[in-house]
Amino acid sequence: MPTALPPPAPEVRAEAARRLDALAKPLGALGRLEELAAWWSACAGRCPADPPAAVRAVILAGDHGVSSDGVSAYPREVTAAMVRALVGGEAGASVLARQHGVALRVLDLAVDADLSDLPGVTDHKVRRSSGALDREDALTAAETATALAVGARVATEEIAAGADLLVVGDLGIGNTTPATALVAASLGAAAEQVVGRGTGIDDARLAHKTAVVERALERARDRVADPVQRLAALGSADLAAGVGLLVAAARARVPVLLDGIVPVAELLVAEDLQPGVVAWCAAGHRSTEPAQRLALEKLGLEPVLDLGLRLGEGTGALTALPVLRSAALLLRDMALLADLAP
Ligand SMILES: Cc1cc2ncn([C@H]3O[C@H](COP(=O)(O)O)[C@@H](O)[C@H]3O)c2cc1C
Ligand SMILES: O=C(O)c1cccnc1
Repeated sequence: MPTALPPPAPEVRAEAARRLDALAKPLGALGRLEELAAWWSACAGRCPADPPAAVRAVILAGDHGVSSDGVSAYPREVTAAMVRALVGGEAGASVLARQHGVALRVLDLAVDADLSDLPGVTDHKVRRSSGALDREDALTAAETATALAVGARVATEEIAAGADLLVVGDLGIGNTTPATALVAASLGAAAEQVVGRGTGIDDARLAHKTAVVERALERARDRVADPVQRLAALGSADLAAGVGLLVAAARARVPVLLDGIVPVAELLVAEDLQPGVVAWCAAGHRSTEPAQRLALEKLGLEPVLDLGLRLGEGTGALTALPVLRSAALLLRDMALLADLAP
């Protein structure tokens, strides 16, 4: 087990807590904004810190073998169509990224279509569609290593481009199945405790999806203790890239605002691979997926928003971004109570 990463500057966090107590307001009156402001300040290493300005979102796209098997309410072809919508500025995440001045980058890790000519998509295809995890491993060991390395490289590139905060989002029909399997394997939970309705499946599909996750967990049972083998058996190229991205961001001391079930599943694996990553992450929102709720609880993360979102693409994180910016601004710009004119 590698040694844990250093957390965001504890002395800055303590200074932020003291400043928050001294602001022109009753003690604790900014509620959760106070914790967020202190976290952001500690990550930035300064108190007070400027709010996140150079925010960059990376959407990891891929198809999944399980999507031909009735685990989603939508067909596999939607993935490629949504990649086009994302880079065309018309997807949910594109609208929010534009609203909040966030640079959006779409990466093709395993989409089952040729997108190499599509402007705005970075082609890092590891394979066309990851394996159907109830019958076969999602990835070979070599593919897992490649996807992890792609994620790490992309984090490094985004940080070199000036990112002071990263958002990681997901796109790929069927991706809540591997994400849920990873959460179950990481937490030792049963499939029926964690499987959710994803894009909105009915009861019959929910029972089928639960059976798929059960079979996958059974098939991989002897290998899931190791986080890399867990990813190979139960994950996907896009999920493995997300894990690599989260570890690299935390190692570079750049914080990440998390989204729904997919990035939170990635964080569970990332934390097993490199303890201490979680301290560099904030949870943007609580999704309706039971696996995401359970994972956030286990990770000790309290989400900023709880709006019943279940879209992915980074939309929950992007919706939470203005709240984080407000928290940082309040810490920086409010008067101190002691300085007010009597
Ligand atoms: C039009 C559309 C846009 C989306 N954007 C994100 N997702 C999200 O839903 C899918 C995962 O849910 P499941 O596992 O149930 O398939 C992924 O594509 C995810 O990114 C979308 C899904 C659809 C249909
Ligand atoms: O909760 C999520 O993050 C989610 C739910 C459905 C589809 N995609 C993502």
